Amino acid sequence: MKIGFIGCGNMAGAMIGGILRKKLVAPDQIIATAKTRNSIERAKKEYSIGVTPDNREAASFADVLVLAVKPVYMEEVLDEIADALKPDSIVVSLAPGKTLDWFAKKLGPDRKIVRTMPNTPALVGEGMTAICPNGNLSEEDIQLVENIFQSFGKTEITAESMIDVVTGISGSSPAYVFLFIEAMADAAVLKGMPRKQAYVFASQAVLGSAKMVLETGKHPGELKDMVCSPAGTTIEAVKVLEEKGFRGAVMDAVSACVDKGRGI
Ligand SMILES: NC(=O)C1=CN([C@@H]2O[C@H](COP(=O)(O)OP(=O)(O)OC[C@H]3O[C@@H](n4cnc5c(N)ncnc54)[C@H](O)[C@@H]3O)[C@@H](O)[C@H]2O)C=CC1
Ligand SMILES: O=C(O)[C@@H]1CCC=N1
Repeated sequence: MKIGFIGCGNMAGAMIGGILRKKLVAPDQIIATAKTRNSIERAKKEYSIGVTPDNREAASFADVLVLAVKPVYMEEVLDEIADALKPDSIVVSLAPGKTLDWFAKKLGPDRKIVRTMPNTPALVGEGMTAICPNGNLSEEDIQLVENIFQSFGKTEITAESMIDVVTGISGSSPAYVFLFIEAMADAAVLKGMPRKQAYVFASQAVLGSAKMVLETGKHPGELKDMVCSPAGTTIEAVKVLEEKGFRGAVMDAVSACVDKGRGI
């Protein structure tokens, strides 16, 4: 299987790193396109994959072609590559806002198209991806796409109507979590802890808490209650977070993200 990436930025880089880490395919089975001489050299050096400035070359190489450019560039990319695609290849989009119908109009009604919403933890094998195939993919095609995304994390097949919600809680949420980790570490630094150590404590606590939700199957509220001793330290912090509208702020933030995705 040959995998192509149009664009080799943050998300493609995380996916390529994850695929190679898992050895799903050899580096020479992957090609990515980059615009500038610097980014071409950087991608070659970092991943030892094929890198070219020519999007049509990647399109004619790939059995699965991942469109890893921002939505605003999608139309010009499709205009450029449409007649260079392999006849039976699968086109995978990472872009919010661009619907399966929109792609079918650009690439024809028979093209195999998959909308996805991955996230950057793919880089460390802990990605989460929503996969939304159109009706032209066989079960085997869908399995192939799942295999790619499962090489660097978990996947869920979702309805297209849910994909913007996935962006809100998964595609974009690593940014909110990094903000949370940074803020906790800032507080620890304020209280005298060296910054490097503060990142270890804050990040490991987030990692472990997420694992508890996934592995125990317990309600997050129950897990929170297990940490809050009566008249203890934790409930003091929880009270401050509630007073400052932490949950409402998170809900508003996720909603704003979903709405933005729907409006692109
Ligand atoms: N960064 C993230 O956490 C996530 C990003 N996405 C989606 O993935 C897509 C890519 O996002 P990022 O990697 O973050 O963006 P990015 O800006 O880091 O990378 C995009 C790359 O595409 C290149 N590019 C632009 N026009 C091009 C063209 N015509 N031909 C070839 N290359 C071109 C740019 O030079 C850049 O290197 C977007 O649609 C984004 O919404 C989805 C989930 C998570
Ligand atoms: O910010 C963005 O538009 C992309 C989509 C999901 C994460 N990053």
